[in-house]
Amino acid sequence: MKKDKSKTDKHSTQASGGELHQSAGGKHPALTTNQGIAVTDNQNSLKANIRGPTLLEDFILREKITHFDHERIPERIVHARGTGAHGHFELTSSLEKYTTARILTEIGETTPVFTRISTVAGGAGSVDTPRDVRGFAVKFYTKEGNWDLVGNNVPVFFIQDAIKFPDLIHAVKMEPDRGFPQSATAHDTFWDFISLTPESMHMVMWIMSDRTLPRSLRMIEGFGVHSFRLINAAGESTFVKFHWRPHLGLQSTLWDEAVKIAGADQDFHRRDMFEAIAVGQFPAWDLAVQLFTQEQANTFPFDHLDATKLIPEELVPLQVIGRMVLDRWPGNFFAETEQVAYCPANVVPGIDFSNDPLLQGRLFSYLDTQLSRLGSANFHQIPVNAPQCPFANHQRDGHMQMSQPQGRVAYEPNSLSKDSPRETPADDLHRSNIIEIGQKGRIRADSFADHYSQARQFYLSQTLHEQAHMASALVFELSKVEHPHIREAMVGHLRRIDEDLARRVADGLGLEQMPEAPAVAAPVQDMAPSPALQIIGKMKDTLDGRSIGILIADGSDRDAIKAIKKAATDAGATVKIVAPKLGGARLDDGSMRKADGQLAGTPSVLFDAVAIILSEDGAKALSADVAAIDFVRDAFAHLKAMAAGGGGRTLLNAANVGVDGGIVDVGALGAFIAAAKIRQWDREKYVRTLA
Ligand code: HEM
Repeated sequence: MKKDKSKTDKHSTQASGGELHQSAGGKHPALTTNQGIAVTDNQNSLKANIRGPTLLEDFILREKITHFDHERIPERIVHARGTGAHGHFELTSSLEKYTTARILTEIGETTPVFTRISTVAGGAGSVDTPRDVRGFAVKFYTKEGNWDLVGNNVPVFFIQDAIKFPDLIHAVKMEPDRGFPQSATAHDTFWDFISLTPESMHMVMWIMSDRTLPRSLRMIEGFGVHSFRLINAAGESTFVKFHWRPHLGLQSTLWDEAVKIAGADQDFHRRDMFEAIAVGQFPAWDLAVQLFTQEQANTFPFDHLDATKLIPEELVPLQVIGRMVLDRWPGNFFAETEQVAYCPANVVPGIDFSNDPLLQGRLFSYLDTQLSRLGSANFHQIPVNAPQCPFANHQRDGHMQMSQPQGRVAYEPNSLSKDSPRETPADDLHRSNIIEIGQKGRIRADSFADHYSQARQFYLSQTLHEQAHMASALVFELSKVEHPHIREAMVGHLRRIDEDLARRVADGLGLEQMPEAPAVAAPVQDMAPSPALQIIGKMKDTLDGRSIGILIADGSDRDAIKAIKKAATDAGATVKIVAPKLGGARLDDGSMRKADGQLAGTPSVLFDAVAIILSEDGAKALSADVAAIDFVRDAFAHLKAMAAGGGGRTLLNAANVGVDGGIVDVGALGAFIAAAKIRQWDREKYVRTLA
């Protein structure tokens, strides 16, 4: 072997076969097998001769390949693609009157958490930005054991009974004969199932809304969905719904923007979370509760045990009781984000279940699936899953057993051990003591029969822009459905929700006549609109967590770049410089300005607002570059604020981009920052034909 002259690493050598060998030394420890045997050559397998066959006795090769073969575990059957982070929860308001759970009563105590936010339909390697519900799962490592709040970013669900879950998921996932589409609802089997399942109509309104196109995982709400029970020291029970409210407010993308983001950055959401945590902009949410009694529930015009219904905030207001901050990215993605195992059945004393039949089925499903997903009944010993309080029992052995319990006794009761774990009967008081009577059967309550009233309420509560997006989303989705009878059945359902919506969708699909509305099992009620259900109304007037792109080229004005960058960062935004070459551009004063992104690979869909700072020559050169034309055209079409002056305006003209109040001069810093904080909704009617 000879020294590799081209490498500065003094431990590197190049062998006669041309391959690089890096030897241990300095801070580099010896590479070993999993048995601790030193590996002398990690580039070549053991061969019978210089060009001969590889020998079976090469245990180093076999161990390495065997481990590699098993690197992928089966991915989650749903929610396979997820992003997770560590953090903590701090209680700010005690629920002592309602519960004994210490995590909800000890003000100021911080509890470690691990939170995983996921898409539902796509595989682990799918893109971050399909139209899909986002899972919102939080594991609280409390002093009394793990509490998992396994929710979504939508407060209702498709089905009322867990027995329908496999059907729902088989319908939404890729079609089994053809293997597509991945992570999309726009196909026949999904809409076939939905059109035959009227209980899903409320959830359908949510997934057709911009809620399923989040701008960032830091800008979504989370919901525990089901009613749970809180149990106090006297054994009294109060119903509770859990809500997460993002500190950065709610924000979504537009559909055509999300489609382009999927191409520009498949990991858009994961990268955003990673980068935010890396620079100390920790994602944070308030935890809020809706508390209500059985007597109050009896007066609701819906059944709160039906997971297709929400409790409007106007009916039962939210109380903020604490906050969660995510401040640490996992040290290893697989060990934590992939192996974390949430289960709605993991509750601590003082929190109990309701009879919601969807929740009841979930209580079984998660542990069962995790046994095969994680390969062993001992998956609770994986650090991310292990409680951070003492735990002990008589369960033993099994695949991948990591603990070594001592002594003779692995049963209870026993008389042979002085320190074996025993029951704590007092904790039983922290569970609800409900008496259940009635006739057993495969039955569903009449109170679950109203499938349209809340769907209608949701639609009518939206702003006109959001309603238009929903109508367009339905047209898009149903236009991908091959079978006309499915499209017609769906429009029939929409007539029960809102006649105008149905007409818009029928028109968008080109239906010649309106299909009949289906018979209803319960009359559709007119419920008061709930503005809390909008997104636009919940956007925050802030640049915190938002990102601004500045497009420059040779000859750009250095002072203008500096001024915009300062104004944007002072306002809380992250700023990135985009230029035709990654090496940067030579500015008007002769200095070089490096770029953070190369123009063709850093389109404006990655930003919330853009500034175009170009010389006339620079603009002329870029006017012939489709990436630059798309940069400004997309920013305009996606209702983003733009700062442009001189050459910037020349590029806008070349791109045929109009002029409106959202396009300001580069010098008008205050106006640009104000415009950048919002979407230019007034522009929408000029740039998009909505259904
Ligand atoms: C309100 C309704 C539901 C919500 C909010 C919900 C939420 C979630 C979330 C957030 C995850 C991902 C957990 C993670 O990040 O690891 C998940 C996974 C899963 N859910 Fe649900 N889900 C619901 C309904 C159901 C139902 C009805 C079933 C079955 C009866 C079910 C079965 C599963 C399974 C099997 C997994 C994969 C778990 C794993 O492999 O770790 N879910 N769910």
